[in-house]
Amino acid sequence: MSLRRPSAPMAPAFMVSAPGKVIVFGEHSVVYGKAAIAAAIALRSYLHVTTLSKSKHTVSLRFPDIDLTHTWDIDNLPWAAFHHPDKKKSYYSLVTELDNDLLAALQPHIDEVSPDRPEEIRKVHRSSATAFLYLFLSLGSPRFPGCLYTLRSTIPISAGLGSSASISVCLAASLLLQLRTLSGPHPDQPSEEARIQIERINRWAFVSEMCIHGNPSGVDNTVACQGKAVVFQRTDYSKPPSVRPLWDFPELPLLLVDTKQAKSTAHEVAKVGKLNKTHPKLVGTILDAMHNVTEAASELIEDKSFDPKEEESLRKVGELMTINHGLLNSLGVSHPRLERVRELVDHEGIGWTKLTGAGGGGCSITLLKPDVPKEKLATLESRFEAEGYQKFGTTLGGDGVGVLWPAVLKNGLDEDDEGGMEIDVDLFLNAKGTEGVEQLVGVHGDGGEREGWKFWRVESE
Ligand SMILES: Nc1ncnc2c1ncn2[C@@H]1O[C@H](COP(=O)(O)OP(=O)(O)O)[C@@H](O)[C@H]1O
Ligand SMILES: C[C@@](O)(CCOP(=O)(O)O)CC(=O)O
Repeated sequence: MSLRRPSAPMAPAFMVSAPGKVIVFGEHSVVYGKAAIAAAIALRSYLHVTTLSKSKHTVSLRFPDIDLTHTWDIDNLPWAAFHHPDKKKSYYSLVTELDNDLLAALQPHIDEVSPDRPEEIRKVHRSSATAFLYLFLSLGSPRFPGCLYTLRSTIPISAGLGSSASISVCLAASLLLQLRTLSGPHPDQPSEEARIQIERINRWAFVSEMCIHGNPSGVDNTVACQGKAVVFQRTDYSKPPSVRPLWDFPELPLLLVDTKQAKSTAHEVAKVGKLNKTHPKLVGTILDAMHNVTEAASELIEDKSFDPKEEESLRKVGELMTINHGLLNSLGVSHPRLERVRELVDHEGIGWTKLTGAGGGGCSITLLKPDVPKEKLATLESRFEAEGYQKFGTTLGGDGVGVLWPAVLKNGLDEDDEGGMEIDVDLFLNAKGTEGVEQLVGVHGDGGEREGWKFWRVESE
């Protein structure tokens, strides 16, 4: 048994944050060991952690985005099952499958969550609660201090932008920080040491992803952890994936459109799984073709002659996006609302569109041609609005997991003279909408990075 003592009672409140992502090439095929290219986006989740006084030995979740509030008594949780010598994991373990006995031990504690809510809401609550408890019991101990975990995200949920991976990274990072198993982040940290910390968080974020959607490839949590853009491939699930950062990922002119048609990643992934079982040869060929598309795209993007401002360069990448979308459509994961986006963009002739993420609804990305006439873009945008789509402006390739320890920020207010503004739970909960969250605690202030937030940086070659 570890002699490590849990953090002192009343340790300061702190925050962690992780980005969402877009998959530019290779969703679904990545689940079958093929390569994918994904990039972090500026939309992020923020988790605030408060340690309670010694007298309160409870752990509470407050996840207002999904309207979930729940408290468990730490002493009543199934520690014996998770700490059985055959089951006990360490903070650096590589867990690639969920344990059915442990899931069964959790079940009564999951069943007590939101008993009076409709089934579709309970399903969402159960996923998030299972992810949290599985990590809490795997990593923690009955001596863990009472805590309150408050989470808010600016990423639309179930829209294909990796909301689940982003919250998974926040949960894993916060627990590992509380256990003092991570060093840094600090500005002078050697790149290799930073990489180890990120890898540690990523392993447990993957476990949380398994709780939320069953059979994840790990690409979403990897990008949410390390940020920037990567070529990701996992050929052997018992080993860590191969992750190649794309340091010079170009500033592609992308239009991100949310169909507002919610989907379930678990459902779409299972649908492809079923098709693959029924038509293994055909689906195998499609998955191989998707791999070739990703490879061709990474070669193009990494080529020295690639210029994101030049039509010829963009056209080649755009054509690959069109092919990738066609292949995804043939697997049955598009949706009429996604096809409508394509129709509208193609009608104006201003770019190349594909679905991003699991499909079945969710978001699409359009690579815009250079010098698109303003009027054409305006016509398109008003059509989107009229038909209930939401357009996002976002930048690709931002920072990965970040830490604000303690939860104090300089906000250009009087408090800055006394060291900054303390972010307490009420302040965080009362921030208005996603803009309010960004204004209050966002990792980016008006211009660039905000003082206080720190990141593990695995810098360029
Ligand atoms: N802000 C949030 N608060 C609580 N749980 C969340 C939040 N965002 C995502 N989740 C969890 O992740 C699930 C969505 O995951 P998924 O279907 O993979 O969609 P996405 O494409 O957005 O990752 C939700 O059902 C919920 O369990
Ligand atoms: C379909 C898939 O490739 C991406 C899913 O992304 P999202 O959950 O829709 O953001 C699944 C996975 O990689 O785990």
